[in-house]
Amino acid sequence: MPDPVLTAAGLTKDYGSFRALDDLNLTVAPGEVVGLLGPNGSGKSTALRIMLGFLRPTAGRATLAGFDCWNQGVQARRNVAYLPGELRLYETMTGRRLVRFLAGLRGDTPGPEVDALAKKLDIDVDRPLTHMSSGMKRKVALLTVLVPKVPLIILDEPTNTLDPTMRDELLDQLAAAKARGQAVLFSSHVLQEVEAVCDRVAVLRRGKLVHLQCMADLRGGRAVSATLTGPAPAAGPDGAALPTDAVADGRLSLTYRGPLPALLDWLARQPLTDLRVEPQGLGPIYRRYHG
Ligand SMILES: Nc1ncnc2c1ncn2[C@@H]1O[C@H](COP(=O)(O)OP(=O)(O)OP(=O)(O)O)[C@@H](O)[C@H]1O
Repeated sequence: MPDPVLTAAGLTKDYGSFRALDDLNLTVAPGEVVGLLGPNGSGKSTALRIMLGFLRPTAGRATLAGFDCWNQGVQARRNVAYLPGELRLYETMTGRRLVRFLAGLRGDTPGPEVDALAKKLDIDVDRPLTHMSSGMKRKVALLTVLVPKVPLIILDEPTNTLDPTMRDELLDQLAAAKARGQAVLFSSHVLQEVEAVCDRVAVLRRGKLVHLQCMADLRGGRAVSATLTGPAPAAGPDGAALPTDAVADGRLSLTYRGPLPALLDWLARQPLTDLRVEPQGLGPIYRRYHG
């Protein structure tokens, strides 16, 4: 296993007497995409801002590429590109100048990938930012984090204000970053986008990490839900006894991980009036903590 790009160990942040982040332990490996999920106020931005060295943790430590995010903030930040939740851009610049300016701070000169990426994101990088809509500015900001080939990309709610086409394009770009070996950590409220690109998902609740889900463990599973007109058999599609909570009020709900023909064969023998079979997603897990 390669060393993690990012490590959070016992990360805790108090604002006065309020604990916004409570003992967060998390690593992100090179080439790994990790999602931070949680409702408003659950501590996602606080965690990301500590990892960027913008906030000092009350306790614990975050390291980025081996550098302490607070005590060695300058060295740590050389290894990360960051999209904040709330943008503050140099409005008088054009998109192209902004990308060049930010790359220059790292000692980089961006090449033709700026135009290639701008085309994919459908933005005119030669317009001043003041003339752009908020969605366009967001896309320019995305460009500034997707151009540098840094070890880690951190994005705070990156699909906010993007239209569905651009949301898909961004998810493709994050997958491309992963394929290049870059690590990605992003916060989101949208389960489907997290499911689509993440290798692991951390669920936060009131500042605490309450669940860490490896998405590969979910991907083989199917969520089955159906309405029954009679009793379901005691045994499920795999021959094992049905869990006691699989049938309630005439509704059948179960998760199945076996071969599809066995499931279809079993369902064909049940007294069904309707049926849904879909990939097992994060929904039930998320609702367990934030129902
Ligand atoms: N500077 C601050 N002073 C006091 N409390 C703060 C401060 N910043 C954040 N908080 C509080 O800390 C908690 C976590 O906030 P944070 O912004 O990390 O949540 P979040 O999960 O990113 O929320 P959202 O999804 O709304 O962006 C919230 O209760 C918030 O009110």
